[in-house]
Amino acid sequence: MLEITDVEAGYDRTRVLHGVNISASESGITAVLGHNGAGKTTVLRTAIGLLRPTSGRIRFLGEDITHLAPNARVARGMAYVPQGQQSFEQLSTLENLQVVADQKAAARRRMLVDDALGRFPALEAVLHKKAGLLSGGQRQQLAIARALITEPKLLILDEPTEGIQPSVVAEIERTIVELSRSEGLSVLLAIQHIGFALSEAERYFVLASGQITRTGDGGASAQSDVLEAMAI
Ligand SMILES: Nc1ncnc2c1ncn2[C@@H]1O[C@H](COP(=O)(O)OP(=O)(O)OP(=O)(O)O)[C@@H](O)[C@H]1O
Repeated sequence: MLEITDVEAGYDRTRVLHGVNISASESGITAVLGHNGAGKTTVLRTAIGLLRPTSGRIRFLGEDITHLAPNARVARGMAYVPQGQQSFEQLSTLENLQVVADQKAAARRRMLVDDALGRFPALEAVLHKKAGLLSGGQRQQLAIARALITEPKLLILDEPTEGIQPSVVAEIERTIVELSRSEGLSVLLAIQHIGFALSEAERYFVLASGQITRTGDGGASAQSDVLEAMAI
């Protein structure tokens, strides 16, 4: 579904990614693992088009999207939830969802908002609260719910459980697994929590200093390889 091939990318004169190859299939979870500063966010920003690679190719559903703007990638079925639980802080939870739904046909807006809320029942209790007043976990759930309203085929999540209290982490992880298993959504996930990544991901890629140093199928047996690659 997504193929990142020989990508070099960075910021100004600093090259961060060095010949990165990552692919995500049509469903299931693909995990991008690595320590702080390894380049995980840079990979995801390049995938959604917020950063342009200086060389290499990105294909989505067979189409070369290397030079497409982020909004054109979203229109083709990619959604990106950046690190940090961002939303419109002055708008309520419901308004945050409606703003995204307003981009869709009027007849479908209500259904899309209801479906997204159905994924995160905890948001029902804070529907009319300003997003800026929500907890970190609620804001993260809202950010993912907003992305779902765009009806993505590929959901790109950057550290969705970082800094969030453990009980909510479990809820978010459960929803990510459900989306990938029962809804057939492909999820590209940058994450430091390798336990979840390896138990649920179909495939993993370890990044270190902007290079893929290990890749393989997920599952408990991958753990020692990943730990070695990450030198933990
Ligand atoms: N806007 C920027 N301008 C310049 N350098 C940046 C910028 N953002 C990231 N970098 C650098 O790029 C490298 C990779 O950062 P990146 O955020 O992609 O890593 P990461 O694996 O996502 O780390 P973390 O887990 O801490 O989010 C780091 O050396 C970082 O300092």
